[in-house]
This record gives sequence, structure tokens and C-alpha cells, in this order.
Amino acid sequence: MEKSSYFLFGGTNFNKKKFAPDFAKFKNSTEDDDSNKKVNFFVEEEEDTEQPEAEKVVVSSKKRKRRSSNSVPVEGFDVFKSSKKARAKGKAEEQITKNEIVENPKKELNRQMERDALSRKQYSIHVSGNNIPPPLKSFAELSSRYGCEGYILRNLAELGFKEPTPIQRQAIPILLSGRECFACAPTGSGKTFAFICPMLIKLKRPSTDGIRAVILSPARELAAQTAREGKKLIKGSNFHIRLMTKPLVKTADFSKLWCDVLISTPMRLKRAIKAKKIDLSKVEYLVLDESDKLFEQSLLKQIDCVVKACSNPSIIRSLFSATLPDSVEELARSIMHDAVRVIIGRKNTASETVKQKLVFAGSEEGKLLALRQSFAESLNPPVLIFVQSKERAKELYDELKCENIRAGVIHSDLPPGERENAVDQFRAGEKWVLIATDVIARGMDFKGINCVINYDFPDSASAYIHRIGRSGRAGRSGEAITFYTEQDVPFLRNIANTMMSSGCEVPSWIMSLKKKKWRKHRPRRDSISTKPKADKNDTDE
Ligand SMILES: Nc1ncnc2c1ncn2[C@@H]1O[C@H](COP(=O)(O)OP(=O)(O)OP(=O)(O)O)[C@@H](O)[C@H]1O
Repeated sequence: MEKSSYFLFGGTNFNKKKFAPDFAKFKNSTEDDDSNKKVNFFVEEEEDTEQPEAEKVVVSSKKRKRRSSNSVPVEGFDVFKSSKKARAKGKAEEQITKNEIVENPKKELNRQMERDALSRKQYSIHVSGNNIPPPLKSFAELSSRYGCEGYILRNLAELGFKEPTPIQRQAIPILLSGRECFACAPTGSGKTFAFICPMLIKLKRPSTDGIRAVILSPARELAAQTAREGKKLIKGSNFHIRLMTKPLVKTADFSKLWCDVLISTPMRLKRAIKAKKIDLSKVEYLVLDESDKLFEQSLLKQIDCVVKACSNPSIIRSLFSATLPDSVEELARSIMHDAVRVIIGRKNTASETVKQKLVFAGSEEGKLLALRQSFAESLNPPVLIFVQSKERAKELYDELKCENIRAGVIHSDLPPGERENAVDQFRAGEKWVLIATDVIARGMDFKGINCVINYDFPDSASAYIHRIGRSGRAGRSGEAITFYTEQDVPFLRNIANTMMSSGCEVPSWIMSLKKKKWRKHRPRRDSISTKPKADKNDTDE
């Protein structure tokens, strides 16, 4: 594999060679699925599968369009939506404009606006706000237009990033021009670098003057991952990016600690603020990653505390997520100044690179049976399984831990070290299957995940989008299977809508179900455990 693509897609890498004897057991039907396949920057359109006549399906208009046209390879992420033809056309138009003598500045301004609009259309970028800077044409523009230091461009190149993703094209110039922004872009489309890159460029040089940027993430694992990604970008500079850990909250003297960028969960940062251990008054940049989650009722107080502590009047705040409910937009508008709104593609839709399927499992017994059967037929690791609670995660783990599928588990009852271990072992390919609660449903970048299984139906449409978005990242294809029982049927339609808008087929009977307003759908479910009660109690703790 080329060095560049190794760096880019070297996340979860299932080592078939190392685990050959075990894997042989599952080999038959996985052979064709190239789980180790290199990521292709030239993503082919999804192959159409023949539809059984008996099963009438509703096909979204987007999919119909795709079906009627010949499959054309699309360069870059699927979300780029940029064909070579469109790029060539753009270049030709640019040339014509350059050749014209600019006599009238107003005319030139109009032309520039037209060019920006074209470029936005090409990448499905939708913006609202005043005086929005043009999208980036390339990473090289970071240095020609914004005086970006060489180390950032070198690091981007080393990561194998050839061109900015659509969210990076638009969010980076907005933040570099000193504007606040709230952005919604699909899962796995590069939002992390869209906020870290401009932050580092604007901070210019490292300083011992205190914390100048804060990134908030709703979960520890995500905060750790963001810190790791950030560190890749500061290689060769003297910047210090720190992750707020428990020991740091307890013992560190932040006035003596060199820290340019601090990455934390809201809870840990609030603790440090309340203990008067940290001064955030010089913070110039505040990023709320997974902002809709951070604005949930349970986290609001902590967020409020952090936002207040970041008291610098010229602070630039930005919000990023793959889902942006209207209520969060409203909240964002009320706290931000002259913010620009950026949406890539359509708001609140699932990644189009994930093939989604709904499976009726009947009962809890049926789910376990279906899972075992699908593993026996073809296990194409890495596989991520989501359940609705930590109790159910433990139960499912107890059922699967002795089987030859190398299962791991992660939930909020585990101590931090064990949570970290679970993620690391899964990334390293030592665990093939990871059973998880929603603690890792957002933001986690396990690049090679072939399949996400919603063992328990997700509690909301946004949970569905984030869960299945752990697969099909950075232009890769993936699969998502959602089990449902009678209890979940009233909520099927909501998921079906999300499936349709990302180009998946849905049986017509589901589309004719009534839409139901859902808050949190977490029904009481029968136990997963097949063991007698006495045994179960022994193993649960
Ligand atoms: N310009 C780029 N070119 C190619 N790959 C990129 C580029 N920018 C980021 N990536 C890669 O894309 C993957 C997904 O990026 P990232 O984790 O930032 O997605 P995200 O949009 O934040 O997803 P989520 O909504 O799930 O949090 C990462 O592996 C990252 O390294």
C-alpha cells in the first residue's frame, strides 16, 4: 500500500494474516469481500442489485437518477460530488475570466460571486450569512491566501490528503476570516480537520501565555481521538495540544503547563473550572464538536459553565456535527455573532456510502439467532454492534465472549483504562467484533469498519445516522443492518426516511406507515441472556 493511503486509512486494520487460523472458520463467504481493500479515491457508484419481483420497494428519486445514468466514477469522497468534467468546466471558466480585462470592480465582484456559487454547487455546499469567503480550491491556497506555515501543508500531504473535503473547503476560510460558524456535514467527511486546521493557522505561533483554544467533545474516546488527530497536524511545530485527563484535572497546575489547545469533555473541564485550576479567559477559539449532543439537556449546565469561562470578548466559536436539529440552530444563533451556516449535502442525512438494511428479528431470541447465523455464514470484521444500554452490552458480551469471534465490549461502567483498551484492541484488529453502547456512536473514526449492526433499534434518527456513520468513512463503502421487533415498528418510518434520503431502498409497506414523533425510543426489552438466572447474576458484575 502506498505510504500516503496507509496513513490515511490505517485506522482499524483487521489482520487476516495474523489471525489466519481463526479467520479460516469464517472464510467462505467473506472471501469476495475485500475487507482489506485499499481505499479508492475513485469511488464507483454502488452496484445495483436485482430486486425480487415479489418485494416491491420504494426507490428514492436520487437513486432513480443514479440508476438511469451510466455509472461514472466520482473522484474523491462521494460527498465531493465533483466529476472531472465539472472540474474541467470550472477551469475553463476561470481562464476566460482571467483573460478578460477587469475594468469595472463591481463587475469583477459579481463574477467572483458567480464563481463561488459554481464551486459551492459543485461540492454541494450550502451557506447562509453575509460576506462569506470563497471555498478553498486546494490546500495550497492555505499558504497563498492565508499565509499558512509549511509544517501544516507538509503534515496534510503526509497524511495523504490530496484535496480538501467539501466541509474543509468552506469552513476553513470562514474560520480563517474570523467569522463564527455552525456546520453540518455527513459522518466521516473530515470535520475534525475543518476546525483544527484554521485554529492552528490563526494561532500562528505557540505561546506560553496560557490556553488559547478549546475543543469540547461529548465523550472521552472522541476527545482522545481528536487530540491524536490534532497532534498529527502539529508535527514539526512547537505547539502543545493536550487532552484533559482525570489526573490532569486533579493534579495539574495549568498556569505552569504549556498548552495551546486543550481538548476535553464538558464534565472534566467544568471540574477544573470549578476547582479554579484553569484560566480560560485568553481562549481565542472554542469548538463544540458534536454540538447537538453537547446541547442536550444533560450537558447544558457544563457547556454553559465552559462558555462563560471563555470570557475573551473576541472569541471565535464554532459548532460542528453531522446532525443539526432546528432547536440547536436556534440556540446557536442566539449565542453566536454574525455566524455563517454551512450545510454539506442535505441536513441530517446518513452517509451515502453505507448500504443500509432493516431486518425483522421477531424477538430477543430471534436477534441472537440472526446474529449468530450471520456470523456463521460470513463474518467480515471489523464489525461494530450497538445495543441500547450498558446492561444489555454486558449481556450480549457474556453470550458472545466464548465464541470464536473475538468480541470486545465498551460501555460507561468500565473504568477508563478498560474503555481505552477496548478501543485500541478493536483498532489493532485484535478484537473483530466490538459490542458498544452509544458512548462510541459519535465521531469515532474506525476507518475499516465493514458492518455496523444495530442490535437494538436506535433511540432517534440522529442516533441512527451517527451509529451507522462509523462505517463508510472517508469515501469507503460500508454496511449497516438494523434489527427490529414489534416494539420498534412504530418508529420504522422515521429510519426509513433517513434511508431513503441517502439513496437506499425501503419496502413500500414501511413507507406507508404513519410517521410517529419520537423522543427517546428505549423500550423495555427482554433480557438477551440465555443463561439461567443464577448464572446470569454471577457474570453480570
Ligand atoms: N482532505 C481529506 N482527504 C482525505 N481524507 C481526509 C481528509 N480530511 C480528513 N480525512 C479523513 O477522513 C476521515 C474522517 O474524518 P473525520 O473523523 O474528521 O470525520 P467527521 O466528519 O468528523 O465524522 P463524524 O461526523 O463521524 O465525527 C478521517 O480518517 C480523516 O483522516
